[in-house]
Amino acid sequence: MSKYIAAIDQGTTSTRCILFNHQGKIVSVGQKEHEQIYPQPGWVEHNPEEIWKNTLEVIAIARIHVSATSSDIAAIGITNQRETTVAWNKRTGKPYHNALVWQDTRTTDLVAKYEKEGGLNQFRDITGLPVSTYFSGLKLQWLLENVSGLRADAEKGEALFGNMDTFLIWHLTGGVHGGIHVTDVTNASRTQLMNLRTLQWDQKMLDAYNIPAIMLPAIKSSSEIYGTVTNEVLPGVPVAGDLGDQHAALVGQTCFEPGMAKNTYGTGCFLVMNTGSEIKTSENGLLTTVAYQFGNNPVHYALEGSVAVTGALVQWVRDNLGLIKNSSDIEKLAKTVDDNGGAYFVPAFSGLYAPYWRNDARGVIAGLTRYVNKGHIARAVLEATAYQTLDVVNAMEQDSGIKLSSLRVDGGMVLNQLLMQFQSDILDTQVVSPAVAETTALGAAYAAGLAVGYWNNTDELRQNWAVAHTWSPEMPAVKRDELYRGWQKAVTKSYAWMD
Ligand SMILES: Nc1ncnc2c1ncn2[C@@H]1O[C@H](COP(=O)(O)OP(=O)(O)O)[C@@H](O)[C@H]1O
Ligand SMILES: O=P(O)(O)OC[C@H](O)CO
Repeated sequence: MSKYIAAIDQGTTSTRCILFNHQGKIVSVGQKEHEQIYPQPGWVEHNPEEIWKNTLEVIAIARIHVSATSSDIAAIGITNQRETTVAWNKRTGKPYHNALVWQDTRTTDLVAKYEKEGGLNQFRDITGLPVSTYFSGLKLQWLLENVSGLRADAEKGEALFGNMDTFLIWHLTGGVHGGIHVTDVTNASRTQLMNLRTLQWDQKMLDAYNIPAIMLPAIKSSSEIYGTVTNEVLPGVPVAGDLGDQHAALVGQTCFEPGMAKNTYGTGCFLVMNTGSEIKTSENGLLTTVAYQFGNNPVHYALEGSVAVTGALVQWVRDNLGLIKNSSDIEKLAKTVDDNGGAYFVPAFSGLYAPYWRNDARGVIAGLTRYVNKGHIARAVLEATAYQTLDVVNAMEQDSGIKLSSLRVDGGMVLNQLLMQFQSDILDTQVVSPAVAETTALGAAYAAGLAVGYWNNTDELRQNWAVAHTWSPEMPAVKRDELYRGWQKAVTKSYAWMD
C-alpha cells in the first residue's frame, strides 16, 4: 500500500499541501500565502495563476520533506475556499479576470435588483441560499457582463467557469491538453446555481442569473476518482477527493452523524451541522447546503452559519492599524486589560452574513469613551468572533431543535486561548479542539483515501479523532447576558450604512 494521502487546502489566505498517514497524522506540510488584491473598497480579488503556481510549489515542498515519490502517494484530495469565482479560456488556460473572492461585494447592486424583484429568499427553496454578494452565481454574472469578450467565448464553449477546486483539478489533470472540468456537490451547492434535490445545475437559476450552461463543470460526488495528475509534480496520482473547505472540516472532524457540528475559525467562521438525508430549511438565517457525498452513497445535507469576518479582523488590526506585528500578538494585547471596557467591534466589512444577511451593513466600533484603549479594542476584536458564533449557534439550535452539548472547533484562531475560553463562556458550552488541527486538509484526504480504498469506511476514520484540548464555561449567567445585550445593540448600529 502507498504510504500517504496528499491534500491540497486552497484557502483564502494561503495554499497548503499536507501529506497524511493512515492514522490521519500529518507527516509533511508545504504552505505559501498569496496576494490579497483590493482594487476598490469592498472588492477582493486573487490571481488564479499565482495560486496555481503556489499549488505546484507546496506539493513539491511537502513531497521533498519526506522524499516521497508518486508511488508513495495513493491519491490526492482538493479542498478550497468556496464561492471564489474564476473564468478562464479552455485553449490558452488564461483567466479572463482575477478571481472574485467570496468576500467581494461588487455585486451589491445586483443583489438589490433581485431583492426588489422577488425578495432575498426567492431562490431558497431551490438552492438553500439567500440572494447575496457571497455566492458564485452573481459573481459569474458580473464577470460575464463586465469582461469584454467573455460572454461570447462562454456561449461558444471556449470559456470555462470554476471555483478554485475546479480550476486546480483542470490544471492538475492536463489543463489545455485535456484537463478535466469537474466540481463536487459541496462546491456546486455554493454557486446558487445547483438544485439541492436533483444535485444538478438548475435551469431556472441559470435563466435567472443569465449563465450559459456550457461553461459549467460536471457535478460529481466528493469522493471518487475524477482523473489522474499529468503534471510532473505528482504524475499518475489519482485525483480522488473534492470538498469545499467547510464541508471538508466537517469530514475531518468526523461529524458523520446527524446533529454533529463543527466551527472553523479562519478568515471567517463557519459553523456546520450535519442534518443527514434531510434538507432542513432555515427559519433563522442559516444556509442549507450539501455536507458531503461519498461515491454512490446517499448525500448528506447540512445547516451552515457563515460569518464573513473573524480572523480577517485580526489581520486588519495588524495590517491596517499596525497595532500588532503578528496575528497571534492580539492575545497578548487583549490580556493587558480585564474586559472590553464597554467597546464592541462589529466587523461588517462585507455586510453581515448569517444570521442577519444585511448587505447594507458596514463595520462599526460602538461604546467608545475616553477610557477605551488599544487593549480594549483588541479584546473587542476577539470577542466579536465569539459573539458572531453565539448568534449562529442560537439560530442553529432553533432550526435544528438540537441543543449543542459541546462544539468541535478548528482553524487558525483556535490557537488563541483567550478567545477559546471566552467562546466557551459566552456559549455556556464546552469547546473541544481535536489532536489533528488541520481538519480541512484531513477531510479532503479522507475523501480521496476512501475513493481509492486507502481507508475502508467512516468507522475507520472515526477512530483517528482524538481530543487535544477542552475549554469549559466559567462565566456567571448575569455577566454573559449583559455582554451579549451589548453586542446585540452594537449590531443594530452597523445597519443601513449603504444606501
Ligand atoms: N493566535 C491567533 N489569534 C487570533 N487570530 C489568529 C491567530 N492565529 C491566526 N489567526 C487568524 O486566523 C486566520 C488564519 O487561519 P486559517 O485557518 O489559516 O485561515 P484560512 O483558511 O481562512 O486562510 C487569519 O485570519 C489570522 O488572522
Ligand atoms: O478559506 P477559508 O478557510 O477562509 O474559508 C472560506 C470559505 O470557504 C468561504 O465560504
